[in-house]
Amino acid sequence: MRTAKRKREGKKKRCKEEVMMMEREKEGTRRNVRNQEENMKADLEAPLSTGQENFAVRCQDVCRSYGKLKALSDMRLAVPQGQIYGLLGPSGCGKTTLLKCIVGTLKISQGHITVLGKPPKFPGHNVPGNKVGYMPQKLALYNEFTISDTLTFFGRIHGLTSKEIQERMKHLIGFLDLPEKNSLVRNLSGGQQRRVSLGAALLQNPELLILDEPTVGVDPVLRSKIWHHLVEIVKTGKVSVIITTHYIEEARQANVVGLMRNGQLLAEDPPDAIMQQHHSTTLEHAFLQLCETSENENDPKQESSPPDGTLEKSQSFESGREESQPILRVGSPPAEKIEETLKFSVDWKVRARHVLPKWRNIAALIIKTLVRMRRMPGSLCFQFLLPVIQITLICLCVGDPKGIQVAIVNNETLFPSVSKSLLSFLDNSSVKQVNLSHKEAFEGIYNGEYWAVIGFGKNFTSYLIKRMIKQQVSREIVHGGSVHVWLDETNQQIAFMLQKKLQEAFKAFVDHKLGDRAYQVDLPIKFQEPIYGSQKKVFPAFVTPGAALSIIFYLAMGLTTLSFVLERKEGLLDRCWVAGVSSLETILAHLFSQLFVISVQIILLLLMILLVFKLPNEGSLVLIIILIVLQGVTGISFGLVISSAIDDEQSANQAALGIFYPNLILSGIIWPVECIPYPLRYLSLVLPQTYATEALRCIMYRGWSMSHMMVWRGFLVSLGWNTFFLILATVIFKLRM
Ligand SMILES: Nc1ncnc2c1ncn2[C@@H]1O[C@H](COP(=O)(O)OP(=O)(O)OP(=O)(O)O)[C@@H](O)[C@H]1O
Repeated sequence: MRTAKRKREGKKKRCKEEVMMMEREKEGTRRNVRNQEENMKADLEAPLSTGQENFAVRCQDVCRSYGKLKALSDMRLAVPQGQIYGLLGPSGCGKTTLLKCIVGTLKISQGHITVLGKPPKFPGHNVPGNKVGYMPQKLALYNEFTISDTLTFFGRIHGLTSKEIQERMKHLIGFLDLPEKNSLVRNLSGGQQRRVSLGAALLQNPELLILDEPTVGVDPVLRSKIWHHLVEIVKTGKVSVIITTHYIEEARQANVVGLMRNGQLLAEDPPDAIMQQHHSTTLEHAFLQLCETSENENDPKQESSPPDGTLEKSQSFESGREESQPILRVGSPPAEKIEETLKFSVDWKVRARHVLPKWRNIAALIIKTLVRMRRMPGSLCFQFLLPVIQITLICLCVGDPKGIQVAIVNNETLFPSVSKSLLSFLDNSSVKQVNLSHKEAFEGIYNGEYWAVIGFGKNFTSYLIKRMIKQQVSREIVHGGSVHVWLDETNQQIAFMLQKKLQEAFKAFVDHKLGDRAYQVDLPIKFQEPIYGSQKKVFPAFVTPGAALSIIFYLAMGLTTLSFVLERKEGLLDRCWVAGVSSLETILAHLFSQLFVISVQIILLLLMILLVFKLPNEGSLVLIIILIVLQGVTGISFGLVISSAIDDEQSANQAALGIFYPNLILSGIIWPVECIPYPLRYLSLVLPQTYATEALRCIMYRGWSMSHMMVWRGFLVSLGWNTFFLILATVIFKLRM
C-alpha cells in the first residue's frame, strides 16, 4: 500500500514538473512561432521558413496505418540540423515506417513532414535524391554485384563522375574495412554486406543520412568507428543523421534521442537530459522508466479514482495533451502554427523536370540489369532459349499421331484379295497393323492395346467387286463389301486420324486399281484446293502463332513480376527510389532491358518456326515482329499489375499460374474460339491474346495486312490492354504506397 502511495506521489510530482516544463516550452515555442510567422510574412514563397532552417527533419502529427494497424499515430519529431538523432524504440514500434515516410517511399495518411526544408518528393528538392543517404534495414544489395558494381551503380544514379566514384570507393573501402572491391556481395559475410550497404548510403556525402540499424551484425570496433565517423561528419554542421539502433547505450553518442513506443514519441531530448530527468545512469534504464510511465498513463486503472484530488491537475494535463506529444520535449513548435509555414511554390519548369524521366537514371538501371545478366549466364540462357525450346516442342510434338496400333481381323481366305491390297495403301508410319483373330482383336481393344479394329468379311473381295460393277445390289452385298471399323473414341485426334487415313488409303487404292476411271466411284462431294492454308501440318500451323504469342507474353510477365516482387521484398526498389530514381524510370529501364531479351527470343523463335519447321508465312515479317513485341510489352505491363498488388513471390507465382491455364483455353490458342459456348465467348474475345492470335494467323497464313479488320483489331486490343494494365498498375501502386 505504502509503495503504491509513494509511486502515486512520485508520479504526481513528475507530472507537475512536466506541466510546468510544458508551459515553459509552450511559451518558448509560441515565441519561436511568432518570430517564424513574422519572417514568413516577409517571403511566403521562400523555400525555407526561418524556424525550419534549424531542423533537418520535422514531422508533425504524422499518422500512417497498414490496414487497421496504426503504425504511426500523431507522431511529432524534430531532427536538429547538423546533429545526430538517435531514434530508439522496441521492435515493431514504427521506426522503419517513420523513416520510410521521411524519405518519401511511404505516404502519410495525415500530418506534415519536411525534410531539409521541404516536403519529401517536392519537385526539384532532391529528397528523395542525392541529398539523402539511406541505409534500409534490409540489406538491399544486388547479390550478383561486386562491391565496385554496387558503389558504381549508386554513384551513377547520384550523378557522380567515374573519378569521383573511384575516389569515394577507395575511401569507403578503407574506412569500412571492406574486402577487395571485386568481391561479389553474395560471397561476403553478413557484417561485410551491411558495411557495403552503409557505404552505398555514405557514397555521395549526403546532407541527410538516414540509417536504419546500421550497426546490427557489426563488431564493436567497427561499430565505434561508425559512430566516430558520424560524430565527425556532423561537426561540419552541414550533415544531419537519423539513426535507429537496438543497442540503446550506443545512442548516447547522439545529440538528441527520440524514444518511440507504439507509433508515438515518448521523449525527445539530448541523452544526458533524458537520463537526468529519470535519475538514471544509463539511457536504457531511463527508457525503461519512460515505458513504464507511458504504460501507467495508458492504464485506465491507474488513471481512475484519484485518492485526494491532487491528481486532477495532472489528469487534465494528460487529457489536454495530445496523445503522442512526447513526455519530454525540445524544439518543435505546435503543428497548427507550423502548418502555416509550409507554403511552397515551384516553377512549372522545375515541376516538369521532376516528372520527366532522367536518362542518366535509366541508363544506370539498364547497365545494372545487363551486369546482372552477365553474372547469371544460366538465367540469361534460360530466358533466351525457353521460347525456342517450347516452340520446337510444339512443332515436333503437335501433329499427326504416329505408330498407332490397329487390330486387323481379315476373314478373307482368297488370294490375291482386295482387302490385303487395300491395307497396303494404309500409311504405315501412322498406322501399325496387327493381324489377329476376332476374339483377340476385341479383347485387345477392350484392354486398351489397340485404337481400332478393322474387319473384312469372308467374301469381301467378291462382294466389293459386285457392288462396284452391278447397278442394283442387295443389302447383304453392300454389308459384306464394306470395311468394318470399330474405334476407340477416347482420343479424338487418333480417331480422326484413323478415319482420315482409311479414306486416303481407299482413294489411293481406287486410283491404283481403276486409273482413269477412278472418277466413277468418287463421292458426290468434292473438296477443291484450299483457299488459304494447306493440308500439311494443319494442327501445328493452327497452334504455333498463338503459342508464340503466349510464350512471349508469359515469360515477359513472369520475369517482370519476379524481378519487381523480389526487388521490392529485398528493399532494392525503395533504395533506388530514395536515391532519386522514379517509378517511371524504373519501369522504362525494365521495359528497355526486357525488350532486348524479347528481341533475341523473337529472332530465335522465328528462325525455328519459319526456317527449321518451315511453317508457311504469306504475310509481312515486320507486322509479325511488331505484334509479338506488343504482346511481350503487354506481358510486362501485366507483370507490373501483379507486382504492384502482390508482395511475395509465392502469391505472385500462384496468380500467374491461375491466369495461365484459363487464358490458354479461352484465347483460342490450342482449340478454336468457335467451340466456346456463348456467354463465355464474350469473355474470350476481350482477352489480350484472342484477337492477337487471330491477327497473327491471318498475317501468316492469309497474307493479310493492316487493311483487314481481323489484323488491326489484334494490334488495337494489344495496345488497349497495354494501356489498361499500365494505368491499373500505377493506380494500385499509388493506393498501396
Ligand atoms: N508492409 C506492412 N504491412 C503491414 N504491416 C506492417 C508493414 N510494415 C510494417 N508493418 C507493421 O507496422 C508496425 C511497425 O513496423 P516497423 O517496421 O515500422 O517497426 P520497427 O520499429 O522498425 O521494428 P524493428 O525495430 O523490428 O525493425 C509493426 O507492427 C509491423 O508489423
